[in-house]
Amino acid sequence: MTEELPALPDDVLLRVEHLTMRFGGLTAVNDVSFDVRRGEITALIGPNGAGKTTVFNCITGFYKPTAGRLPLKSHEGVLLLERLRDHQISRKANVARTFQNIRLFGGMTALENLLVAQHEPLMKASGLTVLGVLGIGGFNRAERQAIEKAKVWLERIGLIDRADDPAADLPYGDQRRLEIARAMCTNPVLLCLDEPAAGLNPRESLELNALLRSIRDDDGAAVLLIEHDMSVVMEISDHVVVLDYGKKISDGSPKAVRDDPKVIAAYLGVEDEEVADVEREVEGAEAAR
Ligand SMILES: Nc1ncnc2c1ncn2[C@@H]1O[C@H](COP(=O)(O)OP(=O)(O)OP(=O)(O)O)[C@@H](O)[C@H]1O
Repeated sequence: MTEELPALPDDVLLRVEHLTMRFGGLTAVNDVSFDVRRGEITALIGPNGAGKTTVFNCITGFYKPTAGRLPLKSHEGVLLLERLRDHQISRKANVARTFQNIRLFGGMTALENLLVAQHEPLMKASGLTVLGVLGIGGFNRAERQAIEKAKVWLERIGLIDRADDPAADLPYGDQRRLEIARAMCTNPVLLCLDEPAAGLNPRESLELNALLRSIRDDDGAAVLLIEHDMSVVMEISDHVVVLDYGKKISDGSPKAVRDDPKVIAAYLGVEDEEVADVEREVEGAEAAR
């Protein structure tokens, strides 16, 4: 029996529906629901251990959720991510991700890193190597297109002059942007970034913000990011989801979330029963403004 796939509103790309993930007796994510919309940057924030990475790992197929559904509109139509194996999540569902630590191929050039990301269409065009070796079929054209696309991305991230340098020789901020460009070379509908601003200096942070905005505005991909740097979150997010102890405690615009007493209490490490006190303090401070 085939289950009917959920109809998602036009602007919703991914719906996280009642997501729960347990590790033995520990509930790392507890009945969390939120939407990731097209044309938006959604930030997932929360104190250490709140469950952010676990949500990411469920969306990107590293974990099978204990419960919940993850319908996503891929290039092929709506798919349930929790039903896919991790490699299908990038290929079929068109979800790309980066990690907290940079995972470029350090010995390969910047250009080669962007070509590796296009391995799949190149392999198809090669007729699984034989025709490719002979230069028959669409392989040469596909290869030219792949190089062209890689160059467009190197221009966009300001690294065209360093196309032939090994990725490991690039400054840290450039490596971060190259990693994002590599993810974008797979034509994702959803780009998931785990702490993209970690370790960046202020100039690199501005370059990252500009890149993420251009991905949102020019490529039509939705961006979902985990970020600890609140200045980045407030600056570039359209939508913020806050987790604390595995539960969603707030969901809205950056301003609404920043002023939410539950969020302030979570970051201050205040117990649940003290939230009302924080609420009164926030209201008092707002009235005094
Ligand atoms: N594979 C695992 N096995 C057991 N427990 C896990 C596993 N992964 C995460 N956890 C636990 O789940 C909880 C949530 O962890 P998670 O890494 O998702 O939080 P986080 O919000 O990403 O934290 P941080 O900001 O510190 O990265 C933590 O208590 C963590 O110890």
